[in-house]
Amino acid sequence: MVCAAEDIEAGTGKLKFQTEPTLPIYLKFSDVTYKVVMKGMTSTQEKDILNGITGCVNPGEVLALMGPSGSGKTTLLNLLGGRLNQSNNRGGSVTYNDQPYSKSLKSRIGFVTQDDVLFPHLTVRETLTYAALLRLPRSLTREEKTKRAIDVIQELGLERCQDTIIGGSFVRGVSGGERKRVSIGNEIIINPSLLFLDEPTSGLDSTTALRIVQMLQEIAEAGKTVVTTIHQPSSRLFHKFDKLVLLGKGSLLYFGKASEVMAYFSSIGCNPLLAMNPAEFLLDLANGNINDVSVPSELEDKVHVGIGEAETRNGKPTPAIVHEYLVEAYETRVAKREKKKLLAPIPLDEEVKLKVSSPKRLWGATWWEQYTILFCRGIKERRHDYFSWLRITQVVSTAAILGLLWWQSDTSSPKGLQDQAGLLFFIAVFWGFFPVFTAIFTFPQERAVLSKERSADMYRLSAYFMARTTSDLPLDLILPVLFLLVVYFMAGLKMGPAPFFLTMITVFLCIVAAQGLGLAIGASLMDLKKATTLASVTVMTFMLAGGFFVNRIPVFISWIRYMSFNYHTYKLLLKVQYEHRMPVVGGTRIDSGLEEVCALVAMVFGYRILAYISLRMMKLQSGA
Ligand SMILES: Nc1ncnc2c1ncn2[C@@H]1O[C@H](COP(=O)(O)OP(=O)(O)OP(=O)(O)O)[C@@H](O)[C@H]1O
Repeated sequence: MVCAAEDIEAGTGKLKFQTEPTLPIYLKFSDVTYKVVMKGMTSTQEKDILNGITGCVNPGEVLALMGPSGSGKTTLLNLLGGRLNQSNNRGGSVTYNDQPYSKSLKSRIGFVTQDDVLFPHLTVRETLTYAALLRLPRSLTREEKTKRAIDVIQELGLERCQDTIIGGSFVRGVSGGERKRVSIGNEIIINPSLLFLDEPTSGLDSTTALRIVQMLQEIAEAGKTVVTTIHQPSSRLFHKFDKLVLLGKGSLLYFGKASEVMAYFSSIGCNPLLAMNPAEFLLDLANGNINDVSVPSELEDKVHVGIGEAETRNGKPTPAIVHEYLVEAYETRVAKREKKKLLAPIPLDEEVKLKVSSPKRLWGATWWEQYTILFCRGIKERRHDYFSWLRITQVVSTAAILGLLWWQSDTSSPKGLQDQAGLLFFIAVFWGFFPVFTAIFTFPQERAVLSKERSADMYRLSAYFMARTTSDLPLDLILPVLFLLVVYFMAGLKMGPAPFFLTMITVFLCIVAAQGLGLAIGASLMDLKKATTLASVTVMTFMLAGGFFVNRIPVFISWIRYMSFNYHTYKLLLKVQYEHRMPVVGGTRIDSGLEEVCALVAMVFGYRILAYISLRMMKLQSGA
């Protein structure tokens, strides 16, 4: 029978996730292999991760990938989800409605990773609303997109915690099960045809795990194709799966209906000796642990006919022999039949079939919309960091201490002048130091989210980057104003609207330039430890080259100061402070300061361009 998208749609289950028909996708994979190249100090080794895995899953079905830890489930899931496409180390074929993977599939695939990649300070509703605004098609209005987010909240039973923040390692938020449901919601909001999930039940109690799997079943019943890895499902859970792939050391031990797996192993002589959960029995087998499993007669014979003491354990075959037997049994009894089945044509209209490789869809939002959504999201996510009492206390107390140390400083003598210059230098260092370090965390910290969202084609990198680098600016203006008011008032610096405004601009330029450096380091290294080490060396060099501590810098290294934002900020602060008062202070000629402004503006843009290029070159996990 040939059916169209709408027919599959008609048979929806309880969930009403879609407002538009789901394109049915039949996923087939045949002889899939994957290897990694491991580079040692002296040699390079190849390691086979997957050895010829074959199977298929249809719309309306849930396929479970099971196997012991390290058996290759996640790798297979990534391969099927198109996340390892750029790798040369893969083999075999993976098709979607008999078509190979194409970029246009991205918008039809939902991928829920094992670690929930969410922003900790956003609430459940905010998280899903931003996802809806970014990912849903342009044809929907903003109201319709927001409503879709609310519908998903209801469908996933998240009403009670919709205004609770997600939380993370340092902030308490929703529970583990709720977080997992938000992650799933984030993906099903786009009504994907194919949904991949990596261990969606890990770390959850059995009732919550059952609820999640029941939800997957309902999602599948709505016409979607669901593939999930699962570690150790309870028996109630196990029976919810339609199909099963059992892996052992990267090889296929079983593929077929989940309900027939016990009969298959029984047919090859493997039966549980005790009443046990089928999943437990299968994992024991896949691990080669046959303590509570009846040994197949061929294997018993092998032991008795003498395969050597080393290859048996207490008269029982070793895990390696059991593994070999199971792989061979599957190969000889089932594999051929299953491969043949894959050749059968897909029961879909040719037109529907080809939709998976139709040209790339439009972005869910225009560039400007993407920018504003990401800008608002950035401010919401980070306002907590900026307006924490800790930060306000840090800034105000530093300002107060400076004010006390330079209390009503006197500039009538050269010594007093030198002292006040010291205060200005400290201001230049303080506002050059912290922004570098706060900006450094940005990209390495958001790497997982960025990688996930980019691989799902949620927005353009340029929109993200612009939003990410500008959303801090309004927040950055408030604390320096507070700081400068306290210091200038206490230390008796030249006040008045014009100098104060110019000082403010100078400090602001310094902050934005310093942030740029932090962003460039963070984006090019993408590793917090390495980035903070490099930043401390750079900031210290810039500070020393800033011209206050060391006045006579050797010529061959003196150029460094021109790269130092501390140096330019310090000079500019001197110029604002002593304009019309004296011609030279501490060796600096008091002129208009245009040179310093140009240097700082160049740094503001230069470092950001560097950061953007580094991000562009960053290899995303998906290979996108
Ligand atoms: N890039 C890589 N480099 C080296 N080894 C790798 C790489 N990717 C995967 N592996 C190895 O391949 C094997 C399978 O890994 P995979 O993460 O797919 O297993 P898994 O079945 O999902 O395990 P778990 O249940 O513990 O998550 C493991 O032994 C892992 O160490």
